[in-house]
Amino acid sequence: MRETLNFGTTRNVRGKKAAMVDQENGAEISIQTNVLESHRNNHRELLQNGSMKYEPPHAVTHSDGTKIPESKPEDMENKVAGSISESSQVDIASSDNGEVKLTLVCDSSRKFDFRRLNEDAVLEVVEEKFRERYGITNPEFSIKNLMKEFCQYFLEVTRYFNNEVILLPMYDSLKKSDSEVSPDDQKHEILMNVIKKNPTFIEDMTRGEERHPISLVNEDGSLELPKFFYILKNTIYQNAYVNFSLARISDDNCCSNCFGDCLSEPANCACTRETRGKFAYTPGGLLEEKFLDECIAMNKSKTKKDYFYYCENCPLENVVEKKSLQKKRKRSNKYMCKGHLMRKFIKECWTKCGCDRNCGNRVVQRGITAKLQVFSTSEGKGWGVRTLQELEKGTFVCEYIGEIVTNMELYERNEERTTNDERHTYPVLLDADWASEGHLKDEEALCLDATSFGNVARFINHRCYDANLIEIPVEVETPDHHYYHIAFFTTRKVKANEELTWDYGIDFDDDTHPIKAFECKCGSHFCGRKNRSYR
Ligand SMILES: C[S@@+](CC[C@H](N)C(=O)[O-])C[C@H]1O[C@@H](n2cnc3c(N)ncnc32)[C@H](O)[C@@H]1O
Repeated sequence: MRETLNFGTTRNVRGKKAAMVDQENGAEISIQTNVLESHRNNHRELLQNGSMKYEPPHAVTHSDGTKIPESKPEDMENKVAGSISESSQVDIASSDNGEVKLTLVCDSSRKFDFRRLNEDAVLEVVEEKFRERYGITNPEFSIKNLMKEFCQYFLEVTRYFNNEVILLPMYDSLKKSDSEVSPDDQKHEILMNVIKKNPTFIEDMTRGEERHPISLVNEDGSLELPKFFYILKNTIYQNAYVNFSLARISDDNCCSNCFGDCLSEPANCACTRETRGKFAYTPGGLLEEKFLDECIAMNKSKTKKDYFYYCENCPLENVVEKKSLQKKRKRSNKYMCKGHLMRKFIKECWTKCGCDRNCGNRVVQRGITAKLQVFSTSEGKGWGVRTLQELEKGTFVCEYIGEIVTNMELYERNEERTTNDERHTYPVLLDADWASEGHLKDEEALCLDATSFGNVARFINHRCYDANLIEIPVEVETPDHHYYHIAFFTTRKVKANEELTWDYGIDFDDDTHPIKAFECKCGSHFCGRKNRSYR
């Protein structure tokens, strides 16, 4: 006979497969409390949720007439804990919708004739035994609390190991003196030690945001887990001016007369105006080779400055000057524009266009399709990104996603970060067209900062000159070039398991640039490391 009492907790945990122990002659006490809902509602929720890996349990009718769900062994997932003795066993299982279930299977080889007792009465008896045996005097002690805490600790640990990127102020806690350490800090410290000893594998560090999971592996266990929120779309922080209004998209800026797939239309549509009447994409969804090669050539000629433009009123220099004036320093030639790389834009079809969602001129907006993985690099670059599949030359890999900040906001954030001595930095400038309007207001000189909010692209490392990715500005929702998307495409065929890299285009000797230089470990033959001074 099986007796089932359920205790547990519900939060977002997904993970490995598990099974309840099948005890032919056993009495199963499955204890589950549900923090958010009653267990019955919860099981109903499991039924409704198509993505669930385990089915709703059978109902067991007890002597008092109530129906209590009984877990089916084959339905359960995430068997984690081992046995506590040869004949009794503790199992923890979690489901795809975040239910955690703690089950204690007791030996019943003596074939007791179990009778249904009042749950509270059983718990009271056990609590009394515990108090006596272990000298527990705290009146708050209860088996239910113990079980709940057990499940909550399970959640904490599986969140590290299975699927979530957690944002915890754990590292600061380690620096505190013993007298200051709170129970929460201690908990984090224990977890950090567990993580350091074990290679971490997170099945989907995007927490289900991306259509395809992106795993994270910490192979030598040496890196701290990244602390950031995974987002799919660029998001305005505060002062940035980005106008997505449909009214701004004129007939010249969309192809309302097109139908189906623009790439198969006989006449090129209005959306090819950026690319001189030709689509940037092939019908197979790759970048047109000629277009790509021109972009690569422009990027590589950076050192010769062939493709640089110089702003009359450079937002980067203006902000440095403004801050210096506040500090009562004089203006000097130091504040002349140091140059920005010219870029070729792609314009994709969008909402006001007549074509459909599968139109071949909509690649970046459809998101990531390549199988990617975040991993700990062995050269000391921190985390990096690799592809788990071979990628053809010209394949769209991902977009650089972050908070949209103004140049001034980024400057202020950077000042704070310098004070905090942060190792890695994650900004990019949307500076492809800063010179076109003479004087840009601060809210129009935009940057992306992926430090706290970003996507997988924030992990892509720099490689001097021969990187296998190139960043290309893509216009989707806005007809101007103040705001645009930064899309990464492969510059050549990339083998499965190769690290993905892009050339950050940093001037390693410019200490005022918002993208801070670092000691480059890219390993490229063309790496300018030897000739650089570092800060
Ligand atoms: C956009 S992040 C890339 C992800 C980063 N490696 C991480 O662990 O989060 C940029 C930072 O990564 C590091 N980095 C990127 N490329 C590097 C390289 N070639 N050599 C050394 N460090 C690099 C630098 O600290 C840089 O500030």
